[in-house]
Amino acid sequence: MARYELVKRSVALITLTNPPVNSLSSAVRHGIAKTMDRALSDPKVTAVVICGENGRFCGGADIREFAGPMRGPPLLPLLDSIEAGEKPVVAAIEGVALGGGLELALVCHYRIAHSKARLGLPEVTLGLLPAAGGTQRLPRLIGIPAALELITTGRHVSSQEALKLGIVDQVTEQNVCEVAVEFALRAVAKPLSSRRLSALTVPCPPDLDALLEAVTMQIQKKARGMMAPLACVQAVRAAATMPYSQGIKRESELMATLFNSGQARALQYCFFAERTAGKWTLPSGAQWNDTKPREIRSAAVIGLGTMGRGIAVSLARVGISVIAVESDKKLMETGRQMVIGMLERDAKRRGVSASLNLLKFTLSLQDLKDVDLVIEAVFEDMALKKRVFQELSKLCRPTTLLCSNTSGLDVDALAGVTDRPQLVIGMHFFSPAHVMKLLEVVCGPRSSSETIATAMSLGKRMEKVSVAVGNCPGFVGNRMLKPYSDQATFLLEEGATPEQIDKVLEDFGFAMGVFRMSDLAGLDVGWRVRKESGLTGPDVDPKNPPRRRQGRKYCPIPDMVCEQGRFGQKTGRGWYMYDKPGGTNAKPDPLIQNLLETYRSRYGIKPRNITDQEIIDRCLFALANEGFRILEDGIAARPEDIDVIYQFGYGFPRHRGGPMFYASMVGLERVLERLEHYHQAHPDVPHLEPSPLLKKLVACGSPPIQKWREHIKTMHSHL
Ligand SMILES: CC(C)(COP(=O)(O)OP(=O)(O)OC[C@H]1O[C@@H](n2cnc3c(N)ncnc32)[C@H](O)[C@@H]1OP(=O)(O)O)[C@@H](O)C(=O)NCCC(=O)NCCSC(=O)C[C@@H](O)CCCCCCCCCCCCC(=O)O
Repeated sequence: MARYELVKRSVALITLTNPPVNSLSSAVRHGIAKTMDRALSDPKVTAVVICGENGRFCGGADIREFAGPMRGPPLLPLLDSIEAGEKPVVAAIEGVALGGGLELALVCHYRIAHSKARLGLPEVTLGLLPAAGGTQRLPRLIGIPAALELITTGRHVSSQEALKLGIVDQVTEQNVCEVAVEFALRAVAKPLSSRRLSALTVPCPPDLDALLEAVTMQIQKKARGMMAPLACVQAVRAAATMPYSQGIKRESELMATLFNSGQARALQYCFFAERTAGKWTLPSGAQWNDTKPREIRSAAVIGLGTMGRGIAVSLARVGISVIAVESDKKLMETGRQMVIGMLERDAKRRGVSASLNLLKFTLSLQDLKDVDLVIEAVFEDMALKKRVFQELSKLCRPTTLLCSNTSGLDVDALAGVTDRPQLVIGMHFFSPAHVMKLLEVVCGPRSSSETIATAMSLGKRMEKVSVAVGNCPGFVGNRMLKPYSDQATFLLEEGATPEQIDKVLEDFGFAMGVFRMSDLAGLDVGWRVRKESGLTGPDVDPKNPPRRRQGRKYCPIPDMVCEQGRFGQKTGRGWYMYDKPGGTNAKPDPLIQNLLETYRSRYGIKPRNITDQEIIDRCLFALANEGFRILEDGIAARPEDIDVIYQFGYGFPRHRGGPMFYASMVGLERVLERLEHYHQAHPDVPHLEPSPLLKKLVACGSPPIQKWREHIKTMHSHL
């Protein structure tokens, strides 16, 4: 796990060999200890260079090891002993030096980085802190403010920035190992005392308390409820105020509080879930690693509304030429200006030039005949979408992939009107599409494996987290949203207010509560869907009992809000009031309070005091319950996929893992018991009836989330 070579007769070259990222597993730590001992005890060796195999220095501690008891040589004393050694050690950093990888580099006496390398201490993103001396050495090297920023955010820096900050001594475009060996030979005669970071004093700013206070406040705002960033601040405070020997103890104590926490477990689960989500398999056996995606050079986007504009930007900024189609000259001109503006702002932010030359705007579908792929983003209306797909089928060359950005309509019905159902797939972006990271790739029963591979790989190219899902109304994300938001509106009937429910959900960690999110998305969208499904509007049978539709409980409050022209932020009124149409500052509106009171008294509902716990349990367990049904139906391949969708598409707090992980942490027995309780109280709410899979898992002793798949016997897998 660590290879030893003698080069240039006197330099020991130690290469970490643990693909793919040379993480510091127990075997690697053992290898480092053994090879360092050999280098330090061999009189021929005058200097040491440490590098990593396959162009990657080191991705840090082996995160998988954190799930079990820690074995092998502990990292911290191993690193301390490298720094204390009497021969100069040079880190040759290629690819990445992250977490424990950077901590290893920090105990080396010199650091040489390749120009394309990235460095950072991302432990905070895993619910941890850099506990192999990182919180004590980095502040000594680059000062408190810069170290604090890097450690509390986990941000990676380029080697150029690392050079500016003083993290590395030299950046090279040449072979970094060769440069490091030459560097090491020159370092042989030089004293090492000033190169041992633990022995340095920390350059402490005079306003330390004010700085730490400001960072703490920033964290409380941005990373609400998260423990690790606050622990990082405390560790850096220790670096500033204590000698190394005490600071390092404080670092270990703080790590111990984080290491077994639910937040660390959730964040580490998220790390692996995100990587697993890209790995799809079809019932035919075709899968992500044996299906070659098509190369996409040109694409078309149909419809330049909010979604179409964001999709066009996402494509153009990764070098794909885009033809954007609108039906009306005025709409096309507005769309053109907005897309160009968005692309320019995006390019400025990234420090690159805007690829405006890749954009073409047209009113004619005829212009699309030669593109590799089309993404339809017209109004959410099945008849209209079918007309577009029929037309595309006639116009585009037979190999063109036809994709729909529908947020819930039947992708297979669209495939059915074309001459190439195997090349039809859903690509469900989230608004704003150039910002939101999630892409649901909706695989119809006839979508070919090559089509799926192409959509998934295009998503990756656009820097999206792509998840393959099956085809059913609402797919995964929006299908689950219904039971969740239904519970929120039922709670309004029973006595809660929008601001109370939102506060509870936001305190739980959601980026936005359900009502603020609906105001942002626009309340009219759901209203139109409900009218089309016969749930509200003139087509509703007057014989329907109030507050019941289609044999189940129905809450008409959202319809009543829309009937008043309150469509959310865009109209300046919705569940909240805003300063102006388009405003974002949500304030509770007495008119909504009034509406709720009138409604309750009309139906003889006596408002009751609703606890925060009831809000969390009803909203989140209804959400997870639908997730279990989705797993049973084979619409999502694994719970991890659902959790990734909820984190990246719906603002579910990452440090809670996602709805399915949250259910597993609460305990499936408790989730089942609560759902049974609430279903008994509301028998006309089918979403509260515990799903058969949940019952089965509880009956099997509530296995860990990674084992749930073994209990799902889906006869009709859609994936
Ligand atoms: C490195 C990357 C940037 C590469 O990205 P890329 O896109 O190229 O590739 P992938 O992300 O797809 O990764 C490929 C493959 O590799 C797996 N992987 C990546 N990194 C790791 C890793 N660090 N460990 C394990 N596996 C890893 C990845 O899962 C993929 O495999 P898969 O099968 O899933 O396809 C990118 O991968 C990346 O960003 N990696 C993570 C980098 C990171 O976060 N590093 C920090 C790790 S944490 C750390 O280093 C901690 C240190 O500070 C050491 C601390 C000392 C520990 C002491 C423990 C004390 C315990 C005290 C407890 C006391 C309490 C008690 O009493 O119980």
